[in-house]
Amino acid sequence: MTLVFSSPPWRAQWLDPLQLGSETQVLVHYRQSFLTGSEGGQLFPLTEVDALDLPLSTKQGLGMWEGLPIVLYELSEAPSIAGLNWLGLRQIMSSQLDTSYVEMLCMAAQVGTWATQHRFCSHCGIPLLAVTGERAMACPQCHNRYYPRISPCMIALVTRGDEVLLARSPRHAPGVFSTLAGFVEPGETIEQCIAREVLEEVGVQVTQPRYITSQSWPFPHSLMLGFHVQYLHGEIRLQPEEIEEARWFPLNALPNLPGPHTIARHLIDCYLAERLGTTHPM
Ligand SMILES: NC(=O)C1=CN([C@@H]2O[C@H](COP(=O)(O)OP(=O)(O)OC[C@H]3O[C@@H](n4cnc5c(N)ncnc54)[C@H](O)[C@@H]3O)[C@@H](O)[C@H]2O)C=CC1
Ligand SMILES: [Mg+2]
Ligand SMILES: [Zn+2]
Repeated sequence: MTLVFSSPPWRAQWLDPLQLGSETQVLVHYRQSFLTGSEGGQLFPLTEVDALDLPLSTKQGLGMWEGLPIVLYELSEAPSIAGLNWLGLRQIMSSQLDTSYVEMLCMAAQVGTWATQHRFCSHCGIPLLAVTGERAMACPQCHNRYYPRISPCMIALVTRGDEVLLARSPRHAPGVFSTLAGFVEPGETIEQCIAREVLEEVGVQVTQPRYITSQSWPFPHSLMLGFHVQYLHGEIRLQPEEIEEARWFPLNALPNLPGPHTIARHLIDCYLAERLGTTHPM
């Protein structure tokens, strides 16, 4: 039996935004929200969008969606437009089941944020120019190049047999417990970051990190690297301001958890499947 891998509908690639034909579809973005049509979609024909005469900050050629070129129109403000509304990316992610479509929007949001925040050289202050052929801005004076910023982050489910250590930060929705997460610091390996962040946030030592999967998290530019990691020793001690509460939960009595679109929930569901034989999440 030959395995047929159907190619995913979304393929990210640099496209010259000045060379796009009339079949191009447009994503209109401003500060983590997308312009959305009455049927709930975010893709609009190029000619229709150009007729709206939007307050454009920059255009970015993003890639191909079902064989059609996709361009990002990053705005400098979010005008209200009759018949259309603005939908937040988090809201779209929590309801959109097409993961390729979400992948496209997450990339668009991250590129839009980067393009808006990298208009001037941070070394000599003069306006940057878009590089042809790759996604970068360059300074014509000191030749510095600015690629989209990506912040690697550990996210780890701490396990102890049929128990897991979950925590609440002030940024979480009330009552929701999640896995621990933290940004990689300069010079750190991901394993060192896991050990440091877990010790800092809940005071316990861990061992044997096992990579599970990753997730692009464009709020604003995190790359989540997901692990299961085993408890080694220590009593829970909370990091003030960062962690409000942290507890060991038996797998058959878990609290309210993050949504299924998050890697935090994926790590928990993978462990549940492993330990209790529940269905393994996609
Ligand atoms: N997709 C998911 O399932 C989850 C995603 N996350 C994301 O993981 C990231 C890290 O989680 P936190 O616990 O908030 O991080 P953290 O535990 O490192 O603490 C956040 C602090 O890190 C500093 N910081 C902010 N941006 C930074 C950067 N780019 N590089 C270095 N330090 C930075 C700030 O002082 C901030 O208060 C956040 O973007 C959060 O949204 C967190 C949990 C679940
Ligand atoms: Mg954290
Ligand atoms: Zn410069």
